[in-house]
Amino acid sequence: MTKPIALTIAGSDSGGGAGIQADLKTFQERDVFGTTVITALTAQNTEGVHGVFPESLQAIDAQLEAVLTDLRPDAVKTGMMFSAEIIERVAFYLKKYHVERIVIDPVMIAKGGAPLLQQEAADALKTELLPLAHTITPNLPEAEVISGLSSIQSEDAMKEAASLLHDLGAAHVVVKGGHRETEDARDLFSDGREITVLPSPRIATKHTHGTGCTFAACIAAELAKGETALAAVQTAKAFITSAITHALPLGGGIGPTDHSAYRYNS
Ligand SMILES: Nc1ncnc2c1ncn2[C@@H]1O[C@H](COP(=O)(O)OP(=O)(O)OP(=O)(O)O)[C@@H](O)[C@H]1O
Ligand SMILES: Cc1ncc(COP(=O)(O)O)c(N)n1
Repeated sequence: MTKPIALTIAGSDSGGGAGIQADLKTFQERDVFGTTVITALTAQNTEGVHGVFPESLQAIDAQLEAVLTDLRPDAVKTGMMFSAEIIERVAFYLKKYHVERIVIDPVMIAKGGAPLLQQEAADALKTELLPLAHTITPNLPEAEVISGLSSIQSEDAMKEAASLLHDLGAAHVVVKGGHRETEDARDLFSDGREITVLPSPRIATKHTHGTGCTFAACIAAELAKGETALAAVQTAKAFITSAITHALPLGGGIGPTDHSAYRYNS
């Protein structure tokens, strides 16, 4: 017996709901073998980010070299990158080892408002990482920063953002609608030719810590198994909707979602 391998390159969330921890839980649930490259440690809980401690470039290089030369990933997910230097190292190794099926969650700001990407690193994300993307999964504020559109509120603006991100080099784009104030929580998927709506009801909960990480990790897991882009994002949408429906009111702030809910409820 063997298993597909999915690699996450992201920050560690000591609170367990987002980052590396959310990604590994999702990989396990989706039956792929998870490996990790940690870009930064965060001291974090449901109430907020208490500290951010980026890894040295030496530690990041060593982790990338170790996993990419032995446990070749069938798909990769990137999350919190923190700095332009880290983005450059990650892009260098992904190209050096001709890694395919890269899902980029362009994490910028945590739900509580703490910056997880230095402001000056947004350009590096756009020029170095985005062109490597099999799929990029921005939320609305991230889509605004990357596309340069000043305010993405309507579905038409989401479509325009998807098209701009595709032109910048991402093969597939999911513009996530989680941050809208609409009745449903639909996302838009674009392969550069067609737009597909990923529908879901908007669940009335504040416990959405790590939703973006979990969604992108699930896409990577499905791609690692050989699914098409559309099938991967549709499974990820069902997975995250179930995880949010059964979100866990743990801690005193924004609680995590339940990564095992999809298994128990589908
Ligand atoms: N209240 C909700 N009900 C249903 N789906 C939601 C809700 N909030 C977010 N989602 C869905 O969760 C997924 C992640 O979207 P979201 O906009 O929360 O990402 P994000 O802001 O990048 O998350 P994170 O801040 O964890 O990185 C999307 O599919 C989005 O539509
Ligand atoms: C290490 C890490 N990566 C990503 C997020 C984004 O998740 P959220 O926006 O739900 O706080 C986070 N909080 N921490």
